[in-house]
Amino acid sequence: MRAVEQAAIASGRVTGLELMERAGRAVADVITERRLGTSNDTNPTARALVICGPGNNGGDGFVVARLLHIRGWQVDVFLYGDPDTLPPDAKVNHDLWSVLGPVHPLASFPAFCEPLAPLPFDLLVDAAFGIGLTRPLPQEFRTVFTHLSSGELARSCVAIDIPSGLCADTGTVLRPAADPAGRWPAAEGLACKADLTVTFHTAKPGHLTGDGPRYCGTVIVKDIGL
Ligand SMILES: NC(=O)C1=CN([C@@H]2O[C@H](COP(=O)(O)OP(=O)(O)OC[C@H]3O[C@@H](n4cnc5c(N)ncnc54)[C@H](OP(=O)(O)O)[C@@H]3O)[C@@H](O)[C@H]2O)[C@H](O)CC1
Ligand SMILES: [K+]
Repeated sequence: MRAVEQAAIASGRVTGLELMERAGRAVADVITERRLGTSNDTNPTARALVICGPGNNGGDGFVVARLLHIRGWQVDVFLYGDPDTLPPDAKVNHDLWSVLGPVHPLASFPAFCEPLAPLPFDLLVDAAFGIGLTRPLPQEFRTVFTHLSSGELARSCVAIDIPSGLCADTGTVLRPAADPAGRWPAAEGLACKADLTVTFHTAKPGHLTGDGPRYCGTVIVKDIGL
């Protein structure tokens, strides 16, 4: 996937930023088409929670946040990592989102959640990690994904590219050294359990093998012109 992306960028046919915009738009279009937000008289504004990571998967998340905001959603964005160390394309989209709303540090998530009624969000968008995950999720994400698994955070979840915590090559959940035998239950939030995964260009092995099917939910492959 990286080779395909780099070749397309190297050819000058497309830039990384354009690919990121297309990816984010593809995700936002799926959300709109499947009406994943319930805008009705009791809930006039659909609410989305976007969790961004430190890489380009997070960059996709900032694009989705901006597009959902423009489409009338109420969007809350959290970032794990320092905005100033985001890759260039992700930083551009971080800055574009920041004109529309705040970027909360993920560490502030528990305090943010405290006063909220149960099920405050229609949708959680998992933009933490994509194909660049190299080790088990940090604790901050496990807190979010544990709440998600217990159904007390959002009505549904869309993962961008691959559910975070899952290796895109093998479909296995990356488990901390403390749990080599994989005894910790899914509820430990070791990976994001999504209802829908939107991936780009082609499905990855991790969508189809190992824990993939259990964590990805429905997998939708979108063409981003690669
Ligand atoms: N032009 C493009 O490349 C496009 C990419 N798309 C999207 O981008 C992601 C792949 O982006 P990438 O930045 O390569 O990877 P991730 O976003 O998955 O994250 C990598 C960063 O995360 C750090 N990392 C990895 N594992 C952990 C962890 N367990 N805890 C903390 N941090 C972690 C990693 O740091 P390192 O220390 O490992 O270097 C990186 O900083 C792809 O999935 C798409 O969503 C667009 O969609 C299309 C264009
Ligand atoms: K993801």
